[in-house]
Amino acid sequence: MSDCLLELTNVHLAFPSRRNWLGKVTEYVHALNGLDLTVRRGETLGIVGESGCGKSTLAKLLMGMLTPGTGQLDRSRLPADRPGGGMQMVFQDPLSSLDPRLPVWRIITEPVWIASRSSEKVRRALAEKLAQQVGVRPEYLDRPPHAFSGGQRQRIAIARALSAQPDIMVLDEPTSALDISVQAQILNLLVTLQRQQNLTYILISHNVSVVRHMSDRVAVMYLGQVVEMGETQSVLEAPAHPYTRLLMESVPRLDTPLGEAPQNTELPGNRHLPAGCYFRERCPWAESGCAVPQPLRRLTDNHATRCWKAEKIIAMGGK
Ligand SMILES: Nc1ncnc2c1ncn2[C@@H]1O[C@H](COP(=O)(O)OP(=O)(O)OP(=O)(O)O)[C@@H](O)[C@H]1O
Repeated sequence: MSDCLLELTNVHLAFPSRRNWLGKVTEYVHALNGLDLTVRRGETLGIVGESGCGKSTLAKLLMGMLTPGTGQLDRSRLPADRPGGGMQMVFQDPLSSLDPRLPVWRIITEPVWIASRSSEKVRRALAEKLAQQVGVRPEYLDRPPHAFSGGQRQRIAIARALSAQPDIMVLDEPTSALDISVQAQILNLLVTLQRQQNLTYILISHNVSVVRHMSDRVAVMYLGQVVEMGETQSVLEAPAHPYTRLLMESVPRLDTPLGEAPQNTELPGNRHLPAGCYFRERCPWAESGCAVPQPLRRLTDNHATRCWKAEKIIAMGGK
């Protein structure tokens, strides 16, 4: 795919969770279990799924903080010589991600300055330019991060990410720690920056309305796999996987976060993975054909799902 910027193929990643008295690992938490994902240049790809499905593990893997156990993470189309290898991350809680001892102008330019030999004056000028781009007043840049409001701090975190000139920004719940009134401002800023700088976003969020508003495509995760992926409209309005359907039905209003596991969709333990389709034991449409592992199947050019009954389910209107 020519516009594909990043690709994950059949990625597995497990954390040791128990050891015997000799220190040998006797049990693993299987966080990612055959994850397939493509990210296209210039898009916003939303990642949704309930707590524990592997979203943060995926983000850490993308940022190089974890390596796949097996499978492939192809970053070859990203610039390896830039700080962060062309990828930067914006975290949920801006305060804990910003060094409290530094003035903001130093924080903003941190990613590029470690390896740079330019003068402090040049560094300051860059900080002021980035601050202007994200709507932080340059005259406040000598202050530490705790002197700013939550929304301003998130702007600072975005400026810091931009300083490294990333191709991709991983946005991990970028507005969920903010007041409702500020959330829209930050989302609008992200949209503007994306248009201006041709950025690609991977947006991790519990909030369906944020994902719907921001994303071109959506990937739905369940037990460390992508179970449905496609254009936002198709996936959220006409979900083809039984899990996505239950997830959407459990959201009474579209601005409600997917906080609690919806009824009948509680994640089974990821220490002992189910055989066949991982959703089988909770699926209202399950039958004997679901006892074998389900590959991602293409429904249309822009919609794929891990369910062999998807066409039937769509035809039945999910009933
Ligand atoms: N360092 C670790 N050691 C052991 N288990 C881990 C570790 N990190 C994550 N896990 C486990 O891996 C699974 C996936 O966790 P992850 O944090 O990626 O989920 P998540 O979808 O981001 O959840 P949340 O929305 O609550 O942040 C969970 O069962 C979690 O307990």
